[in-house]
Amino acid sequence: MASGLSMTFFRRLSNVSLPPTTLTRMTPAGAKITCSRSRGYQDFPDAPRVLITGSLGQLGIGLAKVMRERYGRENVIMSDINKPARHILENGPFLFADVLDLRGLRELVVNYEIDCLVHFSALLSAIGEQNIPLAMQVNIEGVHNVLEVAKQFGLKLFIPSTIGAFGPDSPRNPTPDVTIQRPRTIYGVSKVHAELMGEYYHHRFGLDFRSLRYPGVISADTMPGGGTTDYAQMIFHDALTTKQHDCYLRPDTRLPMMFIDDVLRATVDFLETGSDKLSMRTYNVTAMSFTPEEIAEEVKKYVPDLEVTYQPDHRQAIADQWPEVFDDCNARQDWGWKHRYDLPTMCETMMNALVPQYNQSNNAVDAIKE
Ligand SMILES: NC(=O)c1ccc[n+]([C@@H]2O[C@H](COP(=O)([O-])OP(=O)(O)OC[C@H]3O[C@@H](n4cnc5c(N)ncnc54)[C@H](O)[C@@H]3O)[C@@H](O)[C@H]2O)c1
Ligand SMILES: C[C@@H](O)[C@H](N)C(=O)O
Repeated sequence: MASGLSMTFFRRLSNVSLPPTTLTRMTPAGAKITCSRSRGYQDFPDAPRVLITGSLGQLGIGLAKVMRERYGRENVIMSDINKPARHILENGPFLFADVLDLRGLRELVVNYEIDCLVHFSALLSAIGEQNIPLAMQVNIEGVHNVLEVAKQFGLKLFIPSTIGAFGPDSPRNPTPDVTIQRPRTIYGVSKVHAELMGEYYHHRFGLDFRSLRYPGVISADTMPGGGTTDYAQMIFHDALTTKQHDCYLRPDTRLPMMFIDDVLRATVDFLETGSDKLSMRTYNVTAMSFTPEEIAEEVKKYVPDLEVTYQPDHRQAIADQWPEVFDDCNARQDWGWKHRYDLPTMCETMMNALVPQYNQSNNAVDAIKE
């Protein structure tokens, strides 16, 4: 499997070792960012400087943490259009960056000597349907901008895709990497667009574009941003506060899911894999598939008197078009993808993380089963 600090993040062209260099920049807010990088590689440093767009969402904060542990705190720059919490500012560099501002992105990439762009900015499936023009701007124009910047400055570019990139005409159990993709949400359409544009730039211009189709992501430290799979995280919070979860999907709605630690590890491992190992540029990845009924049963092992009611809303129609089970055999074969969390271990980890948080705020249910 492609992982570990010693992995070659970028293609090694020569063994010429140059002295480390230090770069100091002032952020617009006046904070000083000092980055040092080893010059062991001719084309790229072995500690790449990474810019994450949309990094204040469910995935970006965790990815910045994982990447900073591997590449150095100052080499991973978080960015977003939102104001970060104080602890984010204390943990490493953060900059304002609107992905709709092409010139601003160019400036950032040049001024901070960025090598790799992780493009997380997006409007998710449910929220995208509520503001289609904005979703088109962020999810399509934003992608055009990062593609142009990555091409112009020779960056490695990662844009995640999703199970939502498939639609009612796709095989749903299992859903392979290459099959019919006719999604019917603006989110899905924009993600197919990103996959195809990224692959086009790869074939046409040699851009090192990579994409993983993530399933629904479940995390303990961050909240989901308005997707169709959010219920699978909210059920834990409801169980530990009101013991009552009102699910907006039918009890038998099966969807692919992944715990955030697996998502982040998959992302970094994939980015570190040598191009020679990749038979494609966009891969399905998954860990588990479950229904609301099945996760409720698992959560009840910790909160036995949890009550779950079902009131399907507009998100049911979206979920009904998505894969039930993802086939990620190519990721497993090409670059050694292997999940660590299944439904029981994910639930146990969520409970272990959330119970102390709610206990601190005196909000946990009183009877959590040992
Ligand atoms: N979370 C999931 O379950 C999931 C699953 C599949 C794929 N993905 C993909 O992973 C990526 C990250 O997802 P997430 O869950 O962290 O999303 P999120 O909704 O939690 O966060 C998205 C971030 O993008 C930012 N943003 C919006 N407009 C912007 C703009 N104009 N410029 C810069 N930033 C802007 C928002 O402020 C927000 O912080 C997305 O591309 C998403 O499609 C997520
Ligand atoms: C699946 C994923 O893309 C996101 N969680 C959504 O539901 O929109």
